[in-house]
Formats: sequence, C-alpha cells, structure tokens
Amino acid sequence: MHSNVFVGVKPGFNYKQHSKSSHFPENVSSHAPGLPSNYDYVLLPITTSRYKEIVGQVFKEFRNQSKEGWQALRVPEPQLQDICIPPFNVNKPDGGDTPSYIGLLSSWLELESPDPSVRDLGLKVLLNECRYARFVGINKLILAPPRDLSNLQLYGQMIFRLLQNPIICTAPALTISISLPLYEDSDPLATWELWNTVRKLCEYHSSLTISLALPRTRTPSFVLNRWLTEPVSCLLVSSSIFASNQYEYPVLHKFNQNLILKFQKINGDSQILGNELCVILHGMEKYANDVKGGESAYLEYINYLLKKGDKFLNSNGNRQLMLQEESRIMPPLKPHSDMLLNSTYLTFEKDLVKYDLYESAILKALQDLSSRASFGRPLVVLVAGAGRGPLVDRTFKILSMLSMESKVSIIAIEKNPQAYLYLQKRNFDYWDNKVKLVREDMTKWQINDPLEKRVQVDLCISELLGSFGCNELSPECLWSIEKYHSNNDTVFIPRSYSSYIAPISSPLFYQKLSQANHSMEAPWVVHRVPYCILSSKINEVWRFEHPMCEKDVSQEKYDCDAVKFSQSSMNEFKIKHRGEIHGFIGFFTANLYSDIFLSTLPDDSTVRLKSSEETSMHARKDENLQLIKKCDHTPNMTSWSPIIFPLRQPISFIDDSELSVLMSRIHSDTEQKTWYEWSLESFIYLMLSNYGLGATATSVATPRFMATDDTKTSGRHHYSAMTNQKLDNQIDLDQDIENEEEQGFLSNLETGWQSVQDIHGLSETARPSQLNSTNKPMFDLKSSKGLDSVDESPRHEDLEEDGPEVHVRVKTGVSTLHNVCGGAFSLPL
Ligand SMILES: C[S@@+](CC[C@H](N)C(=O)[O-])C[C@H]1O[C@@H](n2cnc3c(N)ncnc32)[C@H](O)[C@@H]1O
Repeated sequence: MHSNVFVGVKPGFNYKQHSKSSHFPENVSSHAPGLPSNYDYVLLPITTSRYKEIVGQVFKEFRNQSKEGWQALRVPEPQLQDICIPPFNVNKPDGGDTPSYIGLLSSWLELESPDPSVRDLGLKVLLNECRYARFVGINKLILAPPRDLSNLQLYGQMIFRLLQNPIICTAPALTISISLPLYEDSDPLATWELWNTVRKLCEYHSSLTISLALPRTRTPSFVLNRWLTEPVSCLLVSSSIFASNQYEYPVLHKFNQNLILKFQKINGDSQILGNELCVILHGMEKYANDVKGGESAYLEYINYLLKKGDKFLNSNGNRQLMLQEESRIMPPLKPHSDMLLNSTYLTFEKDLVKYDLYESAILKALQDLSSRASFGRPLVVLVAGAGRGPLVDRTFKILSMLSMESKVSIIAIEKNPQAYLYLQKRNFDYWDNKVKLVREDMTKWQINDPLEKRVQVDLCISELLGSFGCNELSPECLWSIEKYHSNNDTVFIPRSYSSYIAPISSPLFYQKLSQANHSMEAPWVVHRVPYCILSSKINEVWRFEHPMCEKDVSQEKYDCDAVKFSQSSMNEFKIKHRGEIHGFIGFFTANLYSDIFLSTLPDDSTVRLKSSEETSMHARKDENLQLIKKCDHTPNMTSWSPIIFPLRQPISFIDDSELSVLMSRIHSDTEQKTWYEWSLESFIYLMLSNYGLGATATSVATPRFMATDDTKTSGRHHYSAMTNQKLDNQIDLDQDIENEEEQGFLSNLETGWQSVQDIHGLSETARPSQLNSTNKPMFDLKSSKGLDSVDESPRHEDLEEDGPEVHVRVKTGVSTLHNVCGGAFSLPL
C-alpha cells in the first residue's frame, strides 16, 4: 500500500536566461534535464521575469498617467514568452508517467504593501497566473510569505480576496499553499503563528494550505505536533539540509527522516480535504558536486526514504493503521433511542480485542461468583443490550470451559427488533435454545411486576459504552437493572467507567465542520482526524460505578441520596505553548472486572484523576498533590474513536496559559433527555510590581483585557447621571466627601463584595447558621477579587511603595456555554 506521498523536484536551470530570450524556452518540459524520471511533480514558476518587467512597465505608466485621462490598472495576461510552464505538454491525455506540475506564483509582489495600487497590482498578477494554471490543469500553487510582517492583515486580506475569486474556488478548486519555514530557532512557533493569523483572516478557507521548508536542525516536538494537524500540502527539502553518509551519498539526519515519516503517516488523515502531500526537492544543482551520484542521488534518496516509510507503515504492527477507512467526522450513535444498523453491529464484532477482554472479565467474575456461598439455584447471567449476540457467545464459551452450563441461566435482553432476529437464530443454531431472549427496553423490563416475579440477576454483562463512556446512556440503563433486578451481591461488567477530556487544536476538524455546516455546539466522533493535545495532562472528569448505590434488599431502599446521572466538573489545564483551541477531545476507560481494563486514551497519556480510594492505589501524586497516572490505549482495540466537543469559535491563547473548563452531563427527568454542556475560560499569570499603586505588569505577556481589582478602585467616587444645574452642588458635595475621607470613615473600609453580602443579609454575623455550618462567607472575598492572586495577595493597606511583586491571574478569554439545554445534541431517555 502506498502512503500517498508524492515526490517533486524544482529543477535548477536558469530561468533568467530563458526569460531574456524572445522565443519560447522549448527545453522546459516536465522532465527536468539531468534528472532521472522517478518523480511525480515538477515545481516551476508560472511566469518568467520577462513578465515581471512587462508588468512593472505597465504599472509605471499607470502611476504616471494624468488625472484627466485616468484609467484603471489593467495587468496584461502573460504571453507565450512570459510563461515557464508550456501549455502544450501539461496533462496530456496520453501523459502516462509524465510528471505533473506545481506552480510557483510570483514572489516579487507586495501583497502587504500599504499602497492600495501595489496590492491591487499583486492581486491582478496572481489572478492572471491562477487563470493560466487552471487552464493548463495545474491545481496546486505555492505562494511566497509576506516580507513585511507588520502588515500581515493586509496580506491576509489580499489572500482572502484571491481565494474568493471564481478562478480559485470554482470546482475543482485550486490549492494555494503559502511557503514557510517549519520553525525558527529564535521563536519556534513564530511561523506557525504567522500561518495561523493568515488562515484565520481567511476563515479557515479549505483552498489555503502550507508548504513547509524542513529545517537543518531537530524540530521541537511541540512544533512538529502542531504542524502535523495542519493542511500541509508540500514539504520543501533543500539539498543544503542533507549530510553525506560513509559512502558519500546524500542522506537526511535521523530527525528529518522521522519527520517525513510522521507526515507520511498522517497524510491519509489530512486528506479529509482531498489534499495530498508532496515532498519537493530543491537546490540539488548547487550541491551536486558535494556528494556521490550528483543531483539525482538526492532524488534517489527521497524515493528510497518514502518507500521505506510505506514499508514500515504496512508492516504488521501498523497494518491496521493503513487499512482503516478514510478520515471521518460522525455524530455519536444513540443506541438507546435509535435502532443500530446491521453494518454497525458487523463493525463492532470485528474488534476481537474488546471481546477477548470481556471474555477474561466474564471468566474471572464467574469463577468468583461460583466460589461464593452455594446458591442453591442456577446463577442468573444477564447480557443487557445483547446486539447480535457476541457477548452471549463469549459467555457460552466460558460456561462450557468451566463445565457450568447446567448451573447458569442466561438471559439476553435487546430492544432492537432486527438485532433480535439474529439472537433468535443464534439461539437455535449455537446456544441450544438455552438463552432466554427478551425483546424489550431494559429500562422498562418487569418494572411494574411485583418484586417476587422480577428476575434477580447475579451477573450483568453490558457494553453500552460510547466514545465518552457514559454517552450511550449506560448509567441510566444499568440503573434500571440495579433498581429492579439486583441484590447486594450482583456483579456488573463493566464495574465502572470514566470520562476524560483535554483541550485540542484541530484546524482540519474545525474547517471540515464549518464547511459542512455541521453544528459547532454538538459533540462529534472523529475517525483519523489529526489533532494535537495542547495540555500536558488529560483530566478525568467523572466516573460511574455499578452498582451505583448500596441496596437494602429487605426494604427495597437505596442508601444514597440521589442517583447522580448528572455530573459537573471544573477542569484546570496548563498550556505551555501558545496556540489556538478548537475544542475538547473526549476519551474513556472502563474497568470491566478486577484488574481488566479497556482504554481509549492515547498511548503514554498523563492523566489527572478524580480522587477516590480505588484510584489512589494506582496513582501517584504530582507536585500539586494531584493524583496522576500514566495510561495507554488498549493495544489494537478499534471499537471507539475519540469524541470532540467543539468550540463555536476557536480561542487563541499565549504561552503559559491556563484553561479552566466546565464540563457537565445533565440528566433531566422532566425533559426526558441527557446532554452535555461545556465552556471555557483562559488565563495568564502576570507579575505585577508595586501592586495596588498603579501596578505594572512585568511579564512579557499582555492581557487582552484586565479585570479591575476592587481594592484599587475603592475610595473613588462614582457619579450618577445628573442634570447640569445640579453639577455645582455635587462638586461641593464631593469636596465634602474628600475632606471626610481625610478625616476617616465612621466604620472600617467596606469592599463592594462585603456591601453585596450586607445587602443580602449574608454577612457572617447576619447569616443564619444553618445556611452554612462551617460559617464560611458565601462569597469568598479573597478569591473573588477581579485579579485572582496565586499567592495570598497582600491587602491594600499592607502595600509599601516598593511593595513586593505579586503574581496575578488575569482572564484572557471566555467562550460561550455550548449546547445549552441540549439544543444541538441530546440523548432521549
Ligand atoms: C453498543 S451496542 C453493543 C451490542 C453488543 N453487546 C455487541 O457487543 O455487539 C449496544 C446494544 O444495546 C442495545 N440497547 C441500548 N439501550 C438499550 C435498552 N435500553 N434496552 C435494551 N437494549 C438496549 C442496543 O440496541 C445495542 O444493540
């Protein structure tokens, strides 16, 4: 299998020489002279420098024209002598193995010029070049980055206008690819930031991509991971970044070999845009004599490297990766309310890893159950949500292995009538009609029957888990089994499951969602869509355990206040490197039984756990005394792809930011549905000196806005709206107040928050004690200041003129609350 990465070359012949000649450069063909033909693309400028000269002349005349006879700037189309790529042999129908072209757009244009006519000239030249490219069938064009970064918005504006033009966007749309260095030593994310600004200005246009120039040095992983999620259409490999091996052949350093492999691996994922990656070699003519084999040795090497990559990606361990279907964004399944399709069950059943884990869990549970006090009756095993029967199959297998068939009665409940047909057939064919089949919704099963008539279950096996664990209503469904069919010893497989989130950057996800007009307020299951987790840790947001409550069987009562289907979790994430957040990725882990787990967390995840006795045994504490644990994905388990909770608007943040994320699961009995809501705030920390005396931020970071500290404004006077006549009196009054201030208030300084407490009768003395037994103020004044201090902030009156430096937490952004009341996505109960 081929990874779909192509090879291109930029031949090094002298265009200037050709451009000076008046006849068409006949020797410019897609086979570059002196090179073997093992490449797919040739990168050539669309127009020559002759065209530049002609356009320059036209522009001069335009500038010099008199006001009276003024005419709009008309940029001539390139003539035969002005074009580098001949129209006659591009994309010939009988082209066979002939390479195609990638076009270089003119780089002498100043799209970011403050002069509107210079920008206008730039756009017109680009449109002429794109028109020609479309005519000859060139669909990928590389554009130079802006030279003047202070005018980036003007550059972005011109690019957006170009992209909106029918010459570009009429199907099949052309791809415009901005060339940029992959990173710069001085500021590794500077070029990504430039790209991010331009593509944001262009509203994530799907025709806008990047061509990245590979560096000579090792790329930091946070930079590489960022680029791997972007629409990279070309990797530009200069011969100058090669080294020579012991035989004097050109080779790339290991880190660049790996970099190309990573792009090769993810290329299929990026093809969510139908974009294909091309590795373009350039500058070979300059370094031809430095290595054995000359120019073509570079090309041979790149071909060899890509073949090696293909082989690796096709090797046993990775086979699955290559053979999986293409990248997709799907709405989460709702098996409780919808009827799943046969093909969906078929896909489930292919994941043998999952069923093997279930089998081990069932085996252990049955062994434990049978070793308990003798039952005097057959054990009752319920497969809840049996689908077409794979878990019943596994249960049967274990029972015969343990020779327990006669001691166990199996019930399979399934509400999908079509899946039920399979259960009937299998019961007849394989299970000797020993399975009691129930075609019903498990939340309704025998609930109106008297207790003595209800089936009591010893082992309940279910797989009602979605990509986020609880998002297929497993808690609600299993609660019904617990409430009506369990005793104190009933065992549940799975015993518990946890949901996790982490902030991500996934521009391709955002682009695809907006393009398809999909809801940005609903969660989506993503299959092979590249994303980059921005935080160092992934947070466990909540966990469901079964049984959910202790049951007093004799009284049919539960020893818990309320079954908590609704959950809410505030999550802090530290983010080291600046970026753009597009949403939160969700994973889950499940404890099937004993030490048997399944996990969809990415390999090598560092997970921050919700504290509990069970987790504290498996976790260690980090520097902030939080429970953390290393987790991997269950090897080769394919049933679940991650879920993304998107943000309606991507949110940018700077280095060393902190995100505070609210994630809620809301279960409403009155509305008969469950849904998720989420929102985000971002913060940075500033170091302030002379805090309280006109604080100065000493951090390099500049907040977009800064909340005001009430301690700084207290003592100032607020004027209410008033008529002019009253103004003089008021000024006098103010004078009085000033004097009074000097003489001192009657009582101690009261902050705004204390005032609010007072109004509501919530001051500590005024509050009835039953409201809060710990007698803590309802509004915590220390933490509710506009600037949340990291350390205990000094009080206003404690500050000397040369007061200490204080860290303050400053809010830099806030999102809307998403999917309010389940408006975009909910799970009917
Ligand atoms: C994720 S599928 C798993 C099916 C099967 N256990 C397997 O591994 O292929 C969940 C199954 O539970 C069924 N289901 C979901 N909610 C149910 C309910 N309330 N009552 C009965 N069946 C339910 C669905 O119809 C579906 O067949």
